[in-house]
Order: sequence, then structure tokens, then C-alpha cells
Amino acid sequence: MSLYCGIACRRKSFWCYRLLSTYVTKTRYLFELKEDDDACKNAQKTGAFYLFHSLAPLLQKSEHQYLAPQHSLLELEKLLGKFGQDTQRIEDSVLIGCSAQREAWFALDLGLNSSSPINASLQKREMETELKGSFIELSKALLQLNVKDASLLSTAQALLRWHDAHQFCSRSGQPTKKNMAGSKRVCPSNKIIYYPQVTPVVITLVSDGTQCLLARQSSFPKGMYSALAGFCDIGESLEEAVRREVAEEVGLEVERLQYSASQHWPFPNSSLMIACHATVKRGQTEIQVNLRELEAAAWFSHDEVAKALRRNGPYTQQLNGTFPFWLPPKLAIAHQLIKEWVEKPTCSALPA
Ligand SMILES: NC(=O)c1ccc[n+]([C@@H]2O[C@H](COP(=O)([O-])OP(=O)(O)OC[C@H]3O[C@@H](n4cnc5c(N)ncnc54)[C@H](O)[C@@H]3O)[C@@H](O)[C@H]2O)c1
Ligand SMILES: [Mg+2]
Repeated sequence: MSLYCGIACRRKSFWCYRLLSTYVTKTRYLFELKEDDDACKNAQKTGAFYLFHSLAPLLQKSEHQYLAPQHSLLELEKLLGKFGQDTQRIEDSVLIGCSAQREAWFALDLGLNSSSPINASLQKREMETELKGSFIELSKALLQLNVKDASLLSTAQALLRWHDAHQFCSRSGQPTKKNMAGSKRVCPSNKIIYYPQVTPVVITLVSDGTQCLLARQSSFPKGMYSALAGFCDIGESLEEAVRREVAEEVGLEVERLQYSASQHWPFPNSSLMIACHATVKRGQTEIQVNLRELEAAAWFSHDEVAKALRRNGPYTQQLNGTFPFWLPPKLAIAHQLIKEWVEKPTCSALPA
């Protein structure tokens, strides 16, 4: 439930008010756990742990979908004991959320090097047998997870990856120490605090009023086209990033811009996708593809895009050797952006 929904309907019914208050309670509880190491350690006693191995989450197959099993602290201690590991390793876990009943959720990677040298990487296959599951790459499993697990595991992976890559202070070269929740790392020698990094990326669906512009990189699955995306440069506003990316990638100038939504995107290294609609100047639609960035870009009609949205990719090669045109899956914000345009092709309203 979003905060805005809670605020918007708060006056209408007691039920909605209670939803908002649950949200606030959860938020305040998580804030406390991030600030107070003792409270966080206590929360582990009644909490639940999601396990990873070298950034791949532990999953169990159930019919056509994957489930992410949870383990209690006691189960985790037993597991580590069985594999001859120090339970100190549990301190490497990171806080990723909590339930409405304030059961805190943590993630722990059993494969990455532990901050304690004694804790070497655990044997993956033996762990899988013991845990009755498999450590599966997130990119291969994401589409078969429910929304809650997909979001939790994406957050967990991003946080675990950040800690793994920020073990040392870039000023002193000394090992940094994470707080219990994993919301920051501190250099003990100079007290510099490092916070998990968020990388903003703009994703823009450019339209000329009747058609929309889609592009593909050579790394995309064959036949798939998406909206234009690009990392924000330091010192740029979102509006400037959108203008620059469109100019850089397809040689066009956007005139009007409208924010749509945002999404945490775990691949390849986790970024915050900020999605916008934009229109080009009237009569200025000639694309000049930047081949260092893109393999191809083209204008697509409303009908072509609407038809592609109704199909489910990816597709196999056709007899003539080509791949049919398809769009990113529902989970990707690019899909939502394209769907919005199909439903309302005149989305962009604000001057860029
Ligand atoms: N969720 C979605 O719907 C969706 C759709 C399309 C793209 N994406 C994501 O958007 C991201 C950015 O798109 P892009 O690849 O077209 O970006 P881009 O056009 O900025 O090109 C990538 C290049 O930018 C440079 N770069 C600058 N800052 C960078 C940084 N902080 N991290 C990495 N590279 C940086 C690198 O040289 C890199 O090769 C990709 O990671 C992709 O996964 C998500
Ligand atoms: Mg790009």
C-alpha cells in the first residue's frame, strides 16, 4: 500500500486509516533497527532470514513459480554449526524489511567472503541439499517470483553486493565496519561513513504524437526493443539527463516531458529507474542512431506497439531468419511506460 493511497483515503474509512498507521509503525520500527545495533540484534532473535550464495538467492520450486524460503535464527545457527562455521557470520546479514507484525527480515550471503577470515565460502551444493532448494541467479528467477519476494530479493541482492564491494575505506585503505542492520559502513580510523549507493537512470519513451521511438542494444534478447535509457551524469537534473540521453542516443531534441513512475531495477548492478514520457519538436523526427550505444532505433506505430504488448516474448527465430518484434516483460518499468502510451498516446505535457 502506498503512503499516498493511505493519505488520500484516510478520511473516508477507519480501515484505510489503520493501513496508514501500520505503514507508519513499520517505517518507524525499521528506522529504529537501522539506528540501534542492540535493537537490531534483538530483532534477529524473532526475525526471518533469506539466504543467498554469491548473490544468488535460495529458492524452492513450487509448480510454475519459485518461493523464497525463510529461516529462523535458530535454524541458521544450526545450519552454520553443521557446516563447521562460526555463528559470528550472522553479523554479516542485512536488514531488508519487516512484516506488519514487526517480524524483521534479513538477508545473509553464505557464499561471499565473510568479514571474518575463518569463515570461508561454504560449499554451495552441500548447502542446497541441506536446505532443500537451489541458489538461482536472480535474473533467471525474477519473472517466476511473486511481487513481494521479487522486491525483497532485489533489495537484498543490491545491499549484499554493495557491502561486498565496500569492505575498505577509499581514503585510509582500512577495513570498514558495517552497522548491525547494514544501512551503512564506517571507517574506524577516520570515522567516514559510507551509505549504500543508489544510481539514478532515466528511461524515456519518446513520441512524436502518433508514433513512439523504441531502440535496442546488441546485448538485448533478439527482437526486443525498449525505451531509451541512460545513467544520470553528476550535476544533472532529471530533465537535463533525459534531454542529453535522447540527443546522445538518437540525435533528437525533446520538447515536452512528463514524469511517469520509478522502479528499483536489480540488473546488472542495481539502479533507480526514473521513467518519463517525452515528445520531440514538431517535424523533427529523423533518427541518427549512435551506434556506440545502440544497435538500432526506429519509430513504431500505435497499432504495432499495441499488438506487441498483447504478445508474450521472448520468441524464437522465424523461418526467414529474423526475430519478431517484442517488448520488455511486465515487470520492467519500460513495459509500464509503453503501456501507458498505448492507452494514452498524448502523455507528455510539461516543457522539457
Ligand atoms: N527496468 C527497465 O525497464 C529498463 C529498461 C531499459 C534499461 N534498463 C537499465 O537501464 C540501465 C542503463 O541503460 P543503458 O545501458 O542504456 O545506459 P547508458 O545509455 O548510460 O549507457 C551505458 C554506458 O554508460 C556509461 N556509464 C555512465 N555512468 C554509468 C554508471 N553509473 N554505471 C554504469 N555505466 C555508466 C558506461 O560507459 C556504460 O557502458 C541499464 O543498466 C539497464 O539494465 C532498465
Ligand atoms: Mg542507453
